[in-house]
Amino acid sequence: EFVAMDPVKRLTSKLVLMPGRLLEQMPYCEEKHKAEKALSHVRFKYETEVGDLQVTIKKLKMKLCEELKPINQKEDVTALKEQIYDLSVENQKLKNELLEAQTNIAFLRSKLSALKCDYADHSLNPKRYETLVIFFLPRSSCCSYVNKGHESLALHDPIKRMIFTPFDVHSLPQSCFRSHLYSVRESIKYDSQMEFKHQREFQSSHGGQESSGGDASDTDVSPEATSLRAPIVDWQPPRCVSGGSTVTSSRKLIPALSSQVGSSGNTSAPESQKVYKIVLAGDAAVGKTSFLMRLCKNEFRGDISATVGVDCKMKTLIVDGEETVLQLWDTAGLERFGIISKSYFRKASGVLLLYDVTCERSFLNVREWLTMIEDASTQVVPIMLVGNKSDLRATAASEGQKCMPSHFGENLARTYGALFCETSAKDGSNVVETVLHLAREVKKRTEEEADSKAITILAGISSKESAQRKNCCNA
Ligand SMILES: Nc1nc2c(ncn2[C@@H]2O[C@H](COP(=O)(O)OP(=O)(O)OP(=O)(O)O)[C@@H](O)[C@H]2O)c(=O)[nH]1
Repeated sequence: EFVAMDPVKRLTSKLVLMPGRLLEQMPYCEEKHKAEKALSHVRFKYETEVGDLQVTIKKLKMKLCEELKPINQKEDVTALKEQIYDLSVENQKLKNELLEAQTNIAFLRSKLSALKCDYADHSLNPKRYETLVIFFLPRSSCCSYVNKGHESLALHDPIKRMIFTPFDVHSLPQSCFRSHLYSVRESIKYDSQMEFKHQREFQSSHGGQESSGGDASDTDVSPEATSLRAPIVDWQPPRCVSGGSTVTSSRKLIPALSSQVGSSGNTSAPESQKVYKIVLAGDAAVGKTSFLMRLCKNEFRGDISATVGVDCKMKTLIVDGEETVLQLWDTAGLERFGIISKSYFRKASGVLLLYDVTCERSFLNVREWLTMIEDASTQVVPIMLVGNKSDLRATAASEGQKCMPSHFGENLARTYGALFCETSAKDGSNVVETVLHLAREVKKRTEEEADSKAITILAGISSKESAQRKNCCNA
């Protein structure tokens, strides 16, 4: 019925019914309102409390974090310590490995330089030998090398021949020895004691005499007893070598030498003649080899190559009227402070320590060389500090290059109690004088040492004798 009514009627009837309904619903609404109020109050309270709790939780979290921090740090520190320990162990291990590798490298290097030296000897000596054989062929018809059908052996591999048949050398004619063919053989094994002994035996069997009247250039590698082969220079008053000659490849004698070489007719010297070992030291390219070449061959070459290993030459000089045999060892500057260089200072009678006056570095390194020589040698060794390449100073200075003035060298030498001299291997100035000065000092030192030893021995004997006499008296 209600549905069938038209909408206007329906609305009116609704409106008529409304107040009654409202009146019925009044208490319910109030209660609801109250409940809603209470609910919202509770909700507000709850929300506030939740908010407070959240703040407290946050605060607590922060506190916790702060308290946990040191614990974490401690853990970190221990972890880091462990890591550091592990790393240091590894580091030590690597260091040991590196040291081992470095030792191996040093060992291999020394082996390599020895091999290089051997190779250089082998490649040089056949040529030298061939020249010598050719030189002797027409002269000596009795040359056993040729006559015994060894031509091919002697010419193709003389070194091998000499090594494998060491006693064949006795069959060589005297002229060969006089002319230093013997020195080729010696140069192969000049370090060997046996070789030296054998050579001494040979010398004594040949009357202990050799002629040194030959060319000044024949002073190559040879052991101590070959002293007589070297040209002799007499040096009474010190004379200056004129700087006349420049680059020269021909064998020309310095005036100071030429007059004396002739006097080397007096070649007989007692077999027991002392040989003084002089070592040339200094940085690479300061002119050690050139110095030696000027001294022994009176030559200067501009295209000289770096020394490999070590080279040795003999030189006989007359110092204060006495024949003095010098064995001059040329070390490789590149091998600075290497094992090989050091070993040569061990039994040196004197040292020629060279630097280049036009190279500051070589001068600055002199101190290190001096320390090394001091460490390596068993006794106090006379040292001659040599400022070489003095001929270049003026040119180098004009080009703005820093050169070492003479007084620098003088002062340094004075500080270390060494002798000092400036030389030029190129023009030959002071080369002979320098060596003679050192030879003089070396001789003086050796004689003093021998005297002091003799005094000690005598003192020992006399004290023994007096003790014996005392015992005798007591008895
Ligand atoms: N102008 C001039 N040049 C020199 C002199 N001495 C050496 N030289 C040159 O310097 C260079 C090096 O000379 P070396 O004799 O090989 O030097 P070193 O000290 O033996 O060298 P290492 O064998 O490497 O130790 C060469 O080119 C020589 O020609 C000198 O007195 N004057």
